[in-house]
Amino acid sequence: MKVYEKAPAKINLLLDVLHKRDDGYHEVEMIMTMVDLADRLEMEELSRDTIIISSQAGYIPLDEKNLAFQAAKLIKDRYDVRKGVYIHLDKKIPVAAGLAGGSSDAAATLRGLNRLWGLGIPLDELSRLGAELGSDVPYCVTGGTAIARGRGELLEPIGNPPQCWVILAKPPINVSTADVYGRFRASQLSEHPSTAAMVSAIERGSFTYMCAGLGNVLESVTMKLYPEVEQLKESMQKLGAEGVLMSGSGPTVFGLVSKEAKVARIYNGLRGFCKEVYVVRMLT
Ligand SMILES: C[C@](O)(CO)[C@H](O)COP(=O)(O)OP(=O)(O)OC[C@H]1O[C@@H](n2ccc(N)nc2=O)[C@H](O)[C@@H]1O
Ligand SMILES: Nc1ncnc2c1ncn2[C@@H]1O[C@H](COP(=O)(O)OP(=O)(O)OP(=O)(O)O)[C@@H](O)[C@H]1O
Repeated sequence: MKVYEKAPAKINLLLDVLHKRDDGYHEVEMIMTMVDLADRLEMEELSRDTIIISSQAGYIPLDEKNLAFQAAKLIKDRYDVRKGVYIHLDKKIPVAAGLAGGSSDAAATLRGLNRLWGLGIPLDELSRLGAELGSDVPYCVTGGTAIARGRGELLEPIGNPPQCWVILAKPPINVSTADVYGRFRASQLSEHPSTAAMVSAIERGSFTYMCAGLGNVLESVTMKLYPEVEQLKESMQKLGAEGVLMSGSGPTVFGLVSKEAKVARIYNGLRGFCKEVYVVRMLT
């Protein structure tokens, strides 16, 4: 038997860091939503008790370092499943981009194996299980648009943002999330983005206020390390994107655009100096 799952990319419309915790993680307040750029997972039951991962992408680990492998192992161990699984990852989301590609694969694996093995685990329990794999995994299990607190695992669903075009541009650099959080100093922040203002913009369906409310306190840390991320943001603004922000710890920058007529100009302008540019929609 086979099951298929989509693993969409996430963007952070807002990312605030409140303080560093005693366990080394940072207490965050984020607003996350998903876009229709997705990896596709195929999962096939094996009678032999083993986990095999394959992918057409040559640049991700296929062993126990792969988050889909870790998700399969976790669910097998926790629910005492003595069967194996072959998982094929058709990667579309750029890796180490700030788009939670690996986390979304892990979440899709949890959802898919729950179905494949008829385990009947409720979604909120799967989401809790996901927290053992990474801070973005609980959100990726449930998806939608949500406020994420704690280290990212405490989720409060909210309504969908007003529909628009999302242009994603990933510069050719690898950013370490741990390094960016490690360099973040809350004391150096002059202001925090307002979660309440962003929630209100989304509830009112206001594209203009949503663009005005975008904010990510990790931006300045990543931009100091990689000035090309700031240049990319400025280019996207100059080309006419109405709201522009770095996603997660970067380096992907996304631009929100309300009118289709503007999209081609921005895409073509960015493609002049950035190879990885995607035009997507928010998932509603
Ligand atoms: C930047 C974001 O992607 C925004 O959605 C997330 O906050 C990070 O999520 P993630 O990649 O799933 O993060 P994890 O794999 O759990 O953690 C990677 C590293 O980032 C740091 N980390 C992560 C989340 C958090 N709330 N505080 C942290 O300080 C820790 O050093 C951790 O060792
Ligand atoms: N299934 C997977 N897909 C992509 N990367 C994976 C996967 N499993 C493990 N990795 C490893 O995880 C690291 C981070 O990749 P990922 O694409 O998840 O980063 P990200 O988009 O920055 O995630 P986040 O936004 O959650 O921080 C890479 O070094 C990659 O080798």
